[in-house]
Amino acid sequence: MLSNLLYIFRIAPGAVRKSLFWELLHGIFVASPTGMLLLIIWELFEPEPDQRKIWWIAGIMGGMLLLQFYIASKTLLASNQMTFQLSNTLRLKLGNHLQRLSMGYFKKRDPGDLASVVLQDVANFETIFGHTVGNIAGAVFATLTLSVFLFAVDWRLALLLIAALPLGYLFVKIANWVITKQGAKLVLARNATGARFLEYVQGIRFIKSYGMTGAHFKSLERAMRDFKKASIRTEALPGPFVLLAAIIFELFFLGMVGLGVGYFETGTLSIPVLIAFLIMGYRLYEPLKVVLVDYVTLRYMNISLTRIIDLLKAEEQEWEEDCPPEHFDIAFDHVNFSYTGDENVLKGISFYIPEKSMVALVGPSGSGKTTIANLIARFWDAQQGSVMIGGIDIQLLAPHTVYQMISEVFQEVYLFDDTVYNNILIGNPKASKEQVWQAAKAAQCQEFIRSLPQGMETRVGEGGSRLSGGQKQRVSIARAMLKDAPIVLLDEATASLDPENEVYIQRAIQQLVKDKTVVVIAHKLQTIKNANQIIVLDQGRIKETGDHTYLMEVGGLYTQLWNQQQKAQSWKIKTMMPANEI
Ligand SMILES: Nc1ncnc2c1ncn2[C@@H]1O[C@H](COP(=O)(O)OP(=O)(O)OP(=O)(O)O)[C@@H](O)[C@H]1O
Repeated sequence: MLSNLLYIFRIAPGAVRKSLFWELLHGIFVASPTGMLLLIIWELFEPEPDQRKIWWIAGIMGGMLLLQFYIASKTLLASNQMTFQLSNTLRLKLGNHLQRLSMGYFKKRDPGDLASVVLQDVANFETIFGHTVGNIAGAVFATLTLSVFLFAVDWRLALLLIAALPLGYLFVKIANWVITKQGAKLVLARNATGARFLEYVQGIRFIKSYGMTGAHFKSLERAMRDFKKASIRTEALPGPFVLLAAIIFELFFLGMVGLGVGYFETGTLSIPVLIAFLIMGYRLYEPLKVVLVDYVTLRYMNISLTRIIDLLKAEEQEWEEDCPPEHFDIAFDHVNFSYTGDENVLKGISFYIPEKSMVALVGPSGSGKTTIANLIARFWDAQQGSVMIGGIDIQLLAPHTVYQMISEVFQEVYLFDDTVYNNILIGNPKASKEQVWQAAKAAQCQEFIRSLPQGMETRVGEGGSRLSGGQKQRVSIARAMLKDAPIVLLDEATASLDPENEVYIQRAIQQLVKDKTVVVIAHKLQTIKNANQIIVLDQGRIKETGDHTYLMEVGGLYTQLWNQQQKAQSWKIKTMMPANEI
C-alpha cells in the first residue's frame, strides 16, 4: 500500500507536503496539552507547589487549545485541497493516458470494467483518502508526541504501552489480508453487475424483440445478488480482527496499571507519575483506535488505487518523431500481425499503394481486410515488418498525427447525441458554416436535413438513433468530407442499404475519394471493378494482386468470388421477377 500511496503522492507533491506539515503541527498541538497536564500534576505533588509556574503552564495550555482550532481548520483545508488536487490530476492523467493506448488495449478489457476504474475507483479513492489519510497522519503524529513525553517520564511503563502496538498491528495485518482477498471479490462482483447492467440496457431492443426479458434479467439479478453478498462479507469479515486489536490495547493498558501499582509499592514510582500514566496512557491509544477503522477502509481504497495505477502503467503507443509525411502513398513491408499474441492473422503481407490511387481489399470473411485497415490507421501496431505512409514507418509517428491523415467511412457509424451540424463539424472543428453545408451537400445530405424538424440543428439522439441507417452513413461521409484527409479508408458501406440509399451513398463516396489515396474493403466486387489495384486475401495471406481484367484472366480466387457473386445476383433478380417473365 505504501508504494501505491507514494506513487500517488508524486502526482501533486506540493499539496501533499503542505498537508503533511499541517498534520504534523496539528498532532503536536493535540498531544502537547496532555503533556503539560503532566507537568501540572508533577508540580501539585511537590512539597511546596509553585502557584506561578502552574498558572503559567495552564496559560500556555489554554493558548495552545485556542491555537488548536486555527490549526485544525488549516489542516482540514490543506487535506481537502490535497485530496481534490490528487483526484483531479488522477482523472486528467487517466483521460490523457486512455487517448494514448492502442485500440488493442480497449479490445482486451471489458468496457464496463474500464469505466468503473475511471469513475468508481477514482471516486472511491477520493472519498476514502479524504476521510482517512488526514486522521491517520494526525493520529500517528499525536501518538509519537505523547510517546516522547511518556518515555521522558518513565521508560519502563512507556515501553509496556508501546509493546502493544506491534501485537495490535498483527491483527490489523490479518484484517488487511481478509480485506484484500474479499475486496478483490467485491470489485469483481461490482464490475460484473456494471457489465450485466450495461449489456441489459444496450441490448434492450433485442432482449425485448426475442422475448429474453426474464432470462437476461435473471443474469443481472444474479450479479446484483453476488454483489450484495460480497459487500456484506467485505464489511463483516475483517471486523473481529479489528476488534481484537482494540482489545489488545485495553489489555496492555490494564497491564501497565498493574505494573505501575507494583512499582509504586516497591517505591520505584511516585504517585504523580502513576496518575500521569493513568491519564496519558489511555489517551495514547485513543487516536490509534479511531485509526484502526480508518486503516481498514484505507486498505479497501488501496484495491481501487492498485487498479488505477495498473491502468496508468498500461503501455502507451510510442513514437519518435512527429513530423507528418509529405506524400500519402502506403506500403506494407512483410507485415505479421496477431491480435492475441499467438496465431498471426496477417502473414508476411507486402504491397504498395501509390498516392491518389484506389486499392480494393477483397477476400472471404475473416481473411484480414479490416485488420489491414486497422494497421493503416495505427489502431494496432504490427509486431513484425513495417507499415509506411509517405515512406515513414507509422510507428515513428504519433497516433493523432496518423488519425489526422485518415478519414474512415465504416459500416458501423457512430453519431454523438448532438445536432446534425455538430456531428459533421467533428470532421474539422474550425470549419465555417458554409463549409459544413458544402460537405453536407456533397455527401447527399441536403435533402433529408431540410426535411428534419430543426434542419441542421436537429439532435440525432444517442448513437444517431433518430436517423435511418443510410442517413447516418451520409452524415458520416459529410464528416469525412469536411476533414478532407489525404487517405480514405472505406469499409464498403452499402452492404445493408436499400437501392435508393445505395445510389446516394455511391455518389457521396465518389465525391469523397476524389484525389485521395483510397483503400476500400470490398464486399460487392461490382463496385470496385475499376479500382487501380485489387488485393485478394485468403487466411491472412495475399493470394493475388492486379486489376479486375488481369485477375479474371488468372482465373484464381478472385474469379471464383466474382462468379459466385454474379450467380447470386442473377438468382436475386430471378426471385424478384414475376414467374411469367423468367
Ligand atoms: N479484435 C480482435 N481480436 C482477436 N481476433 C480478431 C479481432 N478482430 C478480428 N480478429 C480475427 O482476425 C481475423 C481477420 O479478421 P478481419 O476482421 O480482418 O477479417 P475481414 O476479412 O475484414 O472479415 P469480414 O469480411 O468478415 O469483415 C479473423 O480470424 C478474426 O476472427
